[in-house]
Amino acid sequence: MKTILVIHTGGTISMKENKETGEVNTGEQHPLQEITSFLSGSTEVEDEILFYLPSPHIRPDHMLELGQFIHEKLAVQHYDGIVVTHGTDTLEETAYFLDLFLQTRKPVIVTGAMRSSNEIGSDGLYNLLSAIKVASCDEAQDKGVLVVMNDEIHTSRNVTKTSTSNVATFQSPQYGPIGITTKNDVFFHHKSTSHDSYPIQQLTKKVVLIKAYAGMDGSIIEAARESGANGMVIEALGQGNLPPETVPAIKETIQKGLPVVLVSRCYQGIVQDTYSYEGGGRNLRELGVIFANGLTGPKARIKLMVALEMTNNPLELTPMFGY
Ligand SMILES: NC(=O)C[C@H](N)C(=O)O
Repeated sequence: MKTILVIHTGGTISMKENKETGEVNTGEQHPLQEITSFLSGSTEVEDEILFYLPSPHIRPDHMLELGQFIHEKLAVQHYDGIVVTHGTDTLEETAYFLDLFLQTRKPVIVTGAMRSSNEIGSDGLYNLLSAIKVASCDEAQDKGVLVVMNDEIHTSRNVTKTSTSNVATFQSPQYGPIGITTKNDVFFHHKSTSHDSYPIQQLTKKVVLIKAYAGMDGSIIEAARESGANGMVIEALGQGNLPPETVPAIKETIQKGLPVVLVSRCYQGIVQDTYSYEGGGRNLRELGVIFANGLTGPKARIKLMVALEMTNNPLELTPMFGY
């Protein structure tokens, strides 16, 4: 018998559509708490409602509270796996934070829904049952935190929400899913590679995320620095290049001790120190910008928030991001 703990945090999976007004919002109780009739005899499910929040309302302190809750539950009671139901808008950030924070080898699976529980074609119950199936699967151990949606299994590091409304929204543009679920089975076709985790006690650092655009100057970087940020992530152009007008602000930010982490706004590939023109990747690297290997902007921001709880020394931060 496998025992799975389901922890609800809110999101569309826990919402209902008001058939008169068409609006969707959280209700008095979670619509998917009674699912035992859908489970196989070899699985037992316990569930707890930790939050009842639309995920745009989820903050880093909620992510830390969820991580600590999972850690404590696993420490005091035997569970074969954990499932977290979550809104999809910030699901990828919470899943990646849990991946960085938790030390467990047990499966931790995050899932959600694109349609509320009483809408035609609702995907919530199906995704929840798939997530429970993966959490009960021995092969899901030692793979870090996974996201299960729409019959696909993704790593929390690579998955991102790609569509505002399609049930196939969660994709891993860099490397694809690492497995699939079917009506009765779970298949992993890839193995996870490296996995680093940081057992932090608090999550207090302010890290801003800036997306670069043609003609960008340094003003937004200066404003972010003066806003009291402890670090900055920039989604750069192409292979990791920025308009030259941003370079003085980046140089001053680094000189003032704020780490600047660079990712690309492209969906695939990694940032590289190829171009030596002003604002090119090589120029930025020489200024002390930290290159993040393959993370999206939101993921690099979560990682820098976690890393800054342990150090703000660029020499220690750089290897945490790949190179
Ligand atoms: N599908 C969803 O869950 C979207 C919703 N706005 C949320 O993130 O809470």
